[in-house]
Amino acid sequence: MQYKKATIVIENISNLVTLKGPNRARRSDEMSEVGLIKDGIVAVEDDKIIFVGQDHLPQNIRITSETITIDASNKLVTPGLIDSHTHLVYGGSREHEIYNKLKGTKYLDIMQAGGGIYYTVEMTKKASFKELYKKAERSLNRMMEFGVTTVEAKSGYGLDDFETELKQLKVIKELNDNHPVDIVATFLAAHAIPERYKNNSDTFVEIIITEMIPYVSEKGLAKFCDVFCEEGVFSVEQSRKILTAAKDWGLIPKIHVDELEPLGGAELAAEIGCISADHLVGASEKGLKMMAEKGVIATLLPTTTFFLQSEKYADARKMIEYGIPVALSTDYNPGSSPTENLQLVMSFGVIKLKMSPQEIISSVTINAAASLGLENKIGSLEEGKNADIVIFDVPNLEYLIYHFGVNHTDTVIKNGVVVYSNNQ
Ligand SMILES: N=CN[C@@H](CCC(=O)O)C(=O)O
Ligand SMILES: [Zn+2]
Repeated sequence: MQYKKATIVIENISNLVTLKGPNRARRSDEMSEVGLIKDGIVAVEDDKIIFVGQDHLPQNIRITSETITIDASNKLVTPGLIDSHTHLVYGGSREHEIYNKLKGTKYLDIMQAGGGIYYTVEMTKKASFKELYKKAERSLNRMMEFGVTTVEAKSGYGLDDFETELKQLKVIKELNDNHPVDIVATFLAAHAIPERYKNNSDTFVEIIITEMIPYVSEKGLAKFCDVFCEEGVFSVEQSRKILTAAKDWGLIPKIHVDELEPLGGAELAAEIGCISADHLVGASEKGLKMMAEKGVIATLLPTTTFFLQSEKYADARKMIEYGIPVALSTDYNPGSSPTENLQLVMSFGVIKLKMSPQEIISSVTINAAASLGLENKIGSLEEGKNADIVIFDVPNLEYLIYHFGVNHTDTVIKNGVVVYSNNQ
């Protein structure tokens, strides 16, 4: 018999949510099938999962004096959570915009008046590499404490100042190298039209296509390319050009679409074959049907809708009914969702998007993994997958989402190492 030595064993797990199933985004009823095991047990060897089951380990798995054994009685265990849409790296903050909000000024109006994203661009330009690194590291630590083991992070606060865009991407790279949480980079120079291209935005689009994308791709600085496609920002036509060029350069397209107004962004996401379309509050019927057909993942960001004080939330129920795989994320950023708390987003998923707890855990694990092209490695607890595991100090999945606004994390294991524990 071939023996394996367990480095970590988590035993007596009251509720073990495995997400066992195909290594791809789950849709429709699949999102409710979470592979729940009562009295579960998980064994890890080095950085990989070697067993997931019930009650006992099989005979070929050995416990040694070096094995870390964790008792998870009355606890919930899930795959490491994945925050698949964040603007992790930026300078400054925008709490002063609260007063604009109180006066009822809208997000895009604040931006058109030179605030919003433009304000953060100025702050990010001024910040040194080290300042940006330290600030992002603090947020990443918070995310990890909320149970997040993989994060997507975008540039987008340099715009035409390519040096600043690159500074953000290099911070992401260095954090990925040094921090236990894995970070996947997205290039988002097309986040706003820079001041000096206000009257000739096509020129900026051309610069992105001919100068920036080739450089980012050649240097391997990003896996994805994203565009903020919205009325008054980048048009559908401009977004199509940018993302088509990105694809040609080997960057996988993602898109911010129909966040505030329906513009035909969901249709474009389907036409281009984006891996995900994000926001989608105003997405059209036709666009959603096209996304379902093409298998584009809908990344929904309910705390953004909440923070922007919009009445209307993305129609998650319709998306699930149409067979679109749904992911949920914080959209952590200084202007429209200043929170690192993915557990809070999960609660909003129930309260505002009317998703079930089972659909929600699918959306922040396997579906989020698929939206980052990482579904073969993470997103479920199965033999051979990376040992990214969270233990929550709650008796069941429903409780995690019901008792909202607090941190329920007990222990976070990343690549087989305990990186956070609440049991000092
Ligand atoms: N909508 C565009 N981008 C971000 C907000 C960025 C900002 O306001 O700084 C978002 O996804 O919500
Ligand atoms: Zn965003």
